[in-house]
Amino acid sequence: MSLIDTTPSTPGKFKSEKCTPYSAHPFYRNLRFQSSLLKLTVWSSSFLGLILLFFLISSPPSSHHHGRRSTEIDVGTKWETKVRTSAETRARADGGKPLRVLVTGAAGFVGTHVALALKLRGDGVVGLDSFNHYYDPELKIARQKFLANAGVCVIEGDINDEKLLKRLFDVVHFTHVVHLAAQAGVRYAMENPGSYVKSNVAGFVNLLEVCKSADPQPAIVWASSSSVYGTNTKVPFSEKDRTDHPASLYAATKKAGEAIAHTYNHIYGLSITGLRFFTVYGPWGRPDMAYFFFTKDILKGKEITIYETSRGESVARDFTYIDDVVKGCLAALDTANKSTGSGGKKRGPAQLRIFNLGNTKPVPVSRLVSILEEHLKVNARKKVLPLPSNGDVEFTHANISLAQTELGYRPTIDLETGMKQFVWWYLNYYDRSRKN
Ligand SMILES: O=C(O)[C@H]1O[C@H](OP(=O)(O)OP(=O)(O)OC[C@H]2O[C@@H](n3ccc(=O)[nH]c3=O)[C@H](O)[C@@H]2O)[C@H](O)[C@@H](O)[C@H]1O
Repeated sequence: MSLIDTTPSTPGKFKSEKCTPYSAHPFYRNLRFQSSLLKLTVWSSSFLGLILLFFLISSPPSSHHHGRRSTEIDVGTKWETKVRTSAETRARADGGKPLRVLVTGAAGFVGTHVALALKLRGDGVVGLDSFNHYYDPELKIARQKFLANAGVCVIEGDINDEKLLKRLFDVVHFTHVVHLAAQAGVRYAMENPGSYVKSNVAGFVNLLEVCKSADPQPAIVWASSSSVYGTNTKVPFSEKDRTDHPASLYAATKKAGEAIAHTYNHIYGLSITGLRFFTVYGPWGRPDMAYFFFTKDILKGKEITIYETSRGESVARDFTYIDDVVKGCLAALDTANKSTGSGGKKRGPAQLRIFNLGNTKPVPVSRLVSILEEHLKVNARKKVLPLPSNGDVEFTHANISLAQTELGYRPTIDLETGMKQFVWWYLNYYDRSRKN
């Protein structure tokens, strides 16, 4: 069912054999027909008998559960073995109790880093990713291979696929879910609004439905976004601020996700932590993000566009390095309380949290470009344009005091250092891809 599975899903084409001339004669045709009929009767009776015998032997009476195959019959299948092996835990060096985590969006940028960090410290990790074509799927496949080398299996599948999710929960009793699968990107929402509703709203609800019925219910940590602050002008953005005026459909679907999380926490006792990421960047990053395609275009000598505000200033972002965000994600997992429900019913109040994961040092996009020029040793061809009405906001700036207190979150990487790491990775990755 996945990239891992190499069996073709469509049958091959067969050439039909040509008839010999004598067999076309009516006499021979009649003779052949009678003897074929006899053979057919004998063969079909034996065949039916065999099928009946096979069913009698292979179907134990209680092997079906809610229309799904139970785990007993699936044990030993190649797929299940892969999932189970990936979910195996080791003693953690930090002495913590190893978790069994389902990471959705595991072949994505943040997902890859989080899955790897969990696996390296001893947690059991299973990845899930749809490998969609929003950006170069080759990069996602490369991340999948990278994770496979570390012992993390990334299953290809959609978060909207309820049957698949249930099967995963049947095979592994996940203690936690890190939900990072999403339709990302602010500007693309104007091109393909439906994909945001499908992934960020319908997909999230589907995942929560499965989590709510799982036994035990997992604790959930998921990716919200700095974009929920929308057109806020009060800085830095605090979790206490209003988030009811999103500037893009992307932001609106992330805000909807926060409301949906509240509902599932309230009704079903799911422990849910939302993390508002602030423009996360770094090695293995997303090609649709400005720092990534600026790098590509600068190297090609192609002109890049820098947006400026109505006051003539460059737009600014609280760029946050991936390693800092990963630490925040792991801390959110480690401090998450257990969900309180079981059998789809709430048994008591459960934890519901939301944290900003930013860097608290906004940098103008014009400065980002200068940093890239320094690291790439190439001058960019720049054009400055007023910020179009495309869902982008003028600036972001995180107040991280809540994450500092509750999660011990302390970002340490500035944009110069982080971009150096990114450029190093970018040059190596694309140089190697070219050679291959
Ligand atoms: O924090 C988030 O929650 C989001 O972060 C990211 O969104 P953004 O902060 O908008 O990042 P990104 O597109 O890299 O644009 C960066 C800056 O470059 C400016 N920008 C962009 C394009 C361009 O041609 N010129 C330009 O100046 C642009 O105006 C902006 O000021 C994620 O993509 C998103 O999925 C979500 O996670």
